[in-house]
Amino acid sequence: MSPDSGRHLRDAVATARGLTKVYGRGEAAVHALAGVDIDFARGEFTAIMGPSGSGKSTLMHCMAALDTPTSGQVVVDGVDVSTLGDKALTRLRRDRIGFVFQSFNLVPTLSAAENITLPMDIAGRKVDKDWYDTVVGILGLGPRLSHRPNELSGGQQQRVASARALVGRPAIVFADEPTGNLDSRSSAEVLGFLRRSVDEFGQSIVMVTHEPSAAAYADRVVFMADGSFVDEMRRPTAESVLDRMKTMGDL
Ligand SMILES: Nc1ncnc2c1ncn2[C@@H]1O[C@H](COP(=O)(O)OP(=O)(O)OP(=O)(O)O)[C@@H](O)[C@H]1O
Repeated sequence: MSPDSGRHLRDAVATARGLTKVYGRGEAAVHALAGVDIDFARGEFTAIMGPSGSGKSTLMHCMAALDTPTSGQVVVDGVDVSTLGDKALTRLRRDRIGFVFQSFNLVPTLSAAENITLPMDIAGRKVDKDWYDTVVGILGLGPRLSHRPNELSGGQQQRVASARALVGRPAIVFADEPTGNLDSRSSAEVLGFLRRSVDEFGQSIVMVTHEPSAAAYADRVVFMADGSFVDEMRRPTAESVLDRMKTMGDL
């Protein structure tokens, strides 16, 4: 546990306790998560880093209720995820969690505007027009709203995906390598937006990344190795993260 986990515990937006995930059985069993205890603070931007296969995506998918842990507890926005049935899980994912994926995951037949409001439209929730305009404005998507994804650059598509994640005002946004397919300029735009959403609107964000320059946008970087949470760093810089990764044998 981290020294300041007491503070996190009080205002944590998501927590894991004793989280394990085992794939396969017997000799072929892979312990992707080997008992993780972690808190993600509300209103904070956290990056998850670690060597390939260390369990980053598995942790995020279990916390985001996209995957079921083998054992342990996940609480998101005060809700114990393991107690929920399928319908309640769908509602939790839809209403309280925003997602940004490496591959954008936009619906190709819908315009940018329709993609942004799709989760809320499906949920029958009213879109807050002022907030929608704010998000679209910050992301510079105004002139592109009628375009389909194949008429947009990768960076623009990821900005649409970011707007979709934020427009429903979720309790937490989980981003899985959101800049993995982007050039450095588009990466900076998307990461700058995520940062701004934390600073100006109190959004909570957890992002898996391999890139020290991306992790440097976060308030806190947590490091995983072999399915466990092994270290953390506050106020990271690209250099300090790179130095830490070198000691983990990631390069
Ligand atoms: N569906 C699955 N079936 C079997 N093993 C899996 C499955 N998904 C993940 N694993 C294994 O679990 C471990 C953790 O995988 P995970 O994808 O969480 O790591 P990661 O840190 O996100 O890796 P990367 O940085 O390469 O994306 C790895 O050993 C992986 O091979």
